[in-house]
Parts: sequence; structure tokens; C-alpha cells
Amino acid sequence: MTMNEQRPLTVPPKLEAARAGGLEADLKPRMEAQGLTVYYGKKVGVGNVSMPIYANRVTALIGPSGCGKTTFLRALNRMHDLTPVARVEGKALLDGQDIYAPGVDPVDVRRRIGMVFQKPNPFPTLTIYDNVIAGLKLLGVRRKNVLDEAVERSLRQAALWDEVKDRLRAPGMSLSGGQQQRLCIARALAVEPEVLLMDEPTSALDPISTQSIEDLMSELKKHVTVVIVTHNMQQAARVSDFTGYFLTGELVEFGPTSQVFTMPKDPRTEAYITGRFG
Ligand SMILES: Nc1ncnc2c1ncn2[C@@H]1O[C@H](COP(=O)(O)OP(=O)(O)OP(=O)(O)O)[C@@H](O)[C@H]1O
Repeated sequence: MTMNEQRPLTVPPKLEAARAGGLEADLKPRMEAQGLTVYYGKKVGVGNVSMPIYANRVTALIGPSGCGKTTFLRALNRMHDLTPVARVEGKALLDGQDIYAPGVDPVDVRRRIGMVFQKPNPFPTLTIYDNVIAGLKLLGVRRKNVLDEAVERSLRQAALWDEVKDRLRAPGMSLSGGQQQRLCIARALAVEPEVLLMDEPTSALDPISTQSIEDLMSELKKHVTVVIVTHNMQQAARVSDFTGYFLTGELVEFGPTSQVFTMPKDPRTEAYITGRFG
């Protein structure tokens, strides 16, 4: 064995696989699902999912309707706590700490792991400025210079600053659909989350607005770790570094996007990717 072939024993197998796939050696899991199962009553919404979510990368979750993508995504920031019928088993580690461990505050979890939804949902009565700072105000931040800085930083990160900097006091609802979605991204970024979960963030948008959100992804991942659910396989291929393929409540395959799309290991993934299924 040469020096280059020596590997530390502690490298998780999937990380090792990613490296073997030619990906950079500095990959670090920001989150890790370990045997995550979500029940709706007695029914399993998604079962026994284990996968890493690498820091400062985009991970796409794909698969046919009803396969459990959204259910899994919502388990990553304890959104199911708000659904009485839902119950979660297993672990979701954030920087090695289980977000479901006793004593962990779900509000703090959702500050550290933000979420953007399918339909843009700015607060309808608030201005652009007040939409962005809504989360910070809940956290008790009051100083104007801190809020001003957060507004500019978040809107820049969401690639919206240049379009709105002269009308920050206009209603959030006066923006176009694509701008509203970027406003929601800015609102999520304002509290400086480590992870941003995006549930089909472009499915309600026109092609030009969709492209502006897709273009944003490579910038976003400099600041946060992104997980995106998408129905659109081309979108997953364009924007993501890693892909998980779900089918009937199960994670069938996870790996670097280039590998999942060109050399899927599981015949069920191949059938989906090649359009023979789903
Ligand atoms: N609140 C709920 N109560 C009961 N069952 C639910 C609930 N939400 C989702 N399910 C079920 O859990 C399974 C997974 O649904 P989920 O919405 O996660 O799939 P999905 O892959 O995101 O689908 P889509 O692409 O259509 O959004 C489905 O069988 C769905 O009917």
C-alpha cells in the first residue's frame, strides 16, 4: 500500500465513497440522518433513512410523488413537531448533536436549520425590510445598525439587494413571485442558519424566476449547507453536488450527483433517471 492509499479508519463509508468518486477531500458532514423514520399514525411516511448532508454543498432529494422527500426534509428541522399525527424515530445530527435529543429546543433547531417553502410566503402586511428582520426581532435583536446590516447582507446573499435597495419600505407583496421567493430566502438567511432546507422552491415560479433561484444556489452554498427537494431532475442535476433518490418511503440511492445521474448503482434509480419510471 502506498502513502496515498492509506486512509484513516474513522472516515464514514459514504464519505469514503464520495472521495473515491473524485470529490474533494475537505468534505465534512454538517448533518447526518441516522435511521430516520417518520410515521403518520401507524403509516410510515419515510423509513430508516441514513445519509450525510455535506457542509457547504447542495444536496438534492428526488423521486416520484409521495415517495417521502418532503417528509424526510421536514424531519431535518423538527417541523413534524407541529403535526400532531406525526412521530419521528432515529437521529438527525447537526454538527454531531442529535436535534431530537431530550432538552434540545426545537425553536433553536429551526433557527439553525431554516426552511423555504414551495410557495413564496412573505408576511403580507410587512415591508421588504421588516420581512427580512422578522426572525431577528423574534430573537430580540433591536439595534438599528445591526438590523440594517443584516438586511443588506441577507438581501445580497439572496441576490435581491440591487433590485430592492431603493424601496426597502415597500410592501413585500409588491414584489414579483420570484423576488418574493428570494425575499423568503433572505428572511431565512437573516438569522444566520447553518443549513437551509428548500422544499420545491421553484415549482410555483416562472422559468426566468426559476433560473434566478438556480443561479443563486452556487452563491448560497458559500454561506450555508443547502438541501433541496425537487421534482425536476434537470434542476437537481444542474444545482446539486449530492443526490438522494427516494422511492416509496425509502432512500434507494445516495451519492455524488454526477454519479447518481450517469452511473446509478441501483436499477430503480436508473429507471427513474432514464424516464422509464415516475
Ligand atoms: N400530514 C400527513 N398525514 C398523513 N400522511 C401524510 C402526511 N403528509 C404526507 N403523508 C404521506 O406520507 C407519504 C410521503 O409523502 P411526502 O409528501 O413526503 O412525499 P413527497 O415525495 O414529498 O411527494 P410530493 O413530491 O408529491 O410532494 C405519502 O404517502 C403521503 O400521503
